[in-house]
Amino acid sequence: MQFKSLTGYKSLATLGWRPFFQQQLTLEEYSLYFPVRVIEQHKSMITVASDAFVANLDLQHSMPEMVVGDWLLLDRDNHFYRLLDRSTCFKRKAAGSRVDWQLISANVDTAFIVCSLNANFNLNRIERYLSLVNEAGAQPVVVLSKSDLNPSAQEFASQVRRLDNSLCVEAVNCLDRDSVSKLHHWIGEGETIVVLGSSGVGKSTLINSLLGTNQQKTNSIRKDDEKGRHTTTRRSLIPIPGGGLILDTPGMRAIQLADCRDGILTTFSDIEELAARCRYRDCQHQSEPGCAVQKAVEAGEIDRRRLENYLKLLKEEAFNSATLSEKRAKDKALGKFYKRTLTESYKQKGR
Ligand SMILES: Nc1nc2c(ncn2[C@@H]2O[C@H](COP(=O)(O)OP(=O)(O)OP(=O)(O)O)[C@@H](O)[C@H]2O)c(=O)[nH]1
Ligand SMILES: [Zn+2]
Repeated sequence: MQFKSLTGYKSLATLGWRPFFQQQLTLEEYSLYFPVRVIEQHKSMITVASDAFVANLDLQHSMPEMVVGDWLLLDRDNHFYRLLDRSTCFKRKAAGSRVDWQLISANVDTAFIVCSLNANFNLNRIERYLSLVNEAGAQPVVVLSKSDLNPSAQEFASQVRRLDNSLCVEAVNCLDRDSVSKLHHWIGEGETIVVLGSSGVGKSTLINSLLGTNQQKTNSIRKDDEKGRHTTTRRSLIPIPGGGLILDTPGMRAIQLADCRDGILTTFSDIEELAARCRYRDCQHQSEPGCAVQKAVEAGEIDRRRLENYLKLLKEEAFNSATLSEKRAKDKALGKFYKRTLTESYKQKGR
């Protein structure tokens, strides 16, 4: 382990430590080990922070998979002891890899779903992001950006609120720090937030406004101790002045829908409740007799657009997940094949 510097975190609480994690420690662990949080991730090491130091920890095969945002325990010699359970977890389908799932981040409290108030405003896309955030278990807040460019910003905000009465929605001008300050309501001390949304909606601009003048840039420049050269990697867990932390990794920006069924069902709980009243248990809510969902659409209680998006997201999710299970089955079969070939070749060699 290499120590890098003292941290700017005043206490573990400012780094996101809370009862959920504390409760996982036995009395013995409490006295013998101390918690650190993963703030950066590299190929063969992670950077961890406590209230007293920031350090690099080399990854070993014996360690579980860890990701930015994770909490783990170290012993007095700064050796890895164990990973703590996650309160929330974002993951994605790994492209072209043997491993199906890639963890993207852990222990995120709130996700700002950014959608711009221009021609790109799209309720379907908001529902898609809501499904991802609900699946991860984080609290969603819809941030409608570029409010300065749209005189009907509040009207659009109302449209989003109609998706779900309990949804938090704010219209902001990401370029204006005063406007962005209304989001501080969701960024209390130690709260970990992520910023999601399509390209160009204003995520970087929003992050910079939350952090103050180009703080992100300043933070990103650090010395690579190991190789003795300077690199400019973006820090993944960045403290926000006034409290809270932004978790920003490239992976968060390319997140897609797979194995997300529960998240979709939570996002569309209104449709789910109605579906329980359909005549047929396997009702597809198309043109079946006695469909309570179609009835609600005809009565104007549910938007047809919303129903169609719900069905589309479920279909897409089922397709992605099926591909995953097929891949898993194939991997298993391939493993068996290798084993059999190996056994046969041993036999032939007379071993
Ligand atoms: N007028 C106005 N312009 C904005 C606002 N937010 C972002 N912009 C502008 O929109 C453009 C894109 O903003 P970015 O912050 O780079 O968008 P992004 O979501 O980070 O984009 P990617 O990095 O591609 O994912 C920039 O030119 C910003 O200055 C806003 O609230 N109002
Ligand atoms: Zn139905």
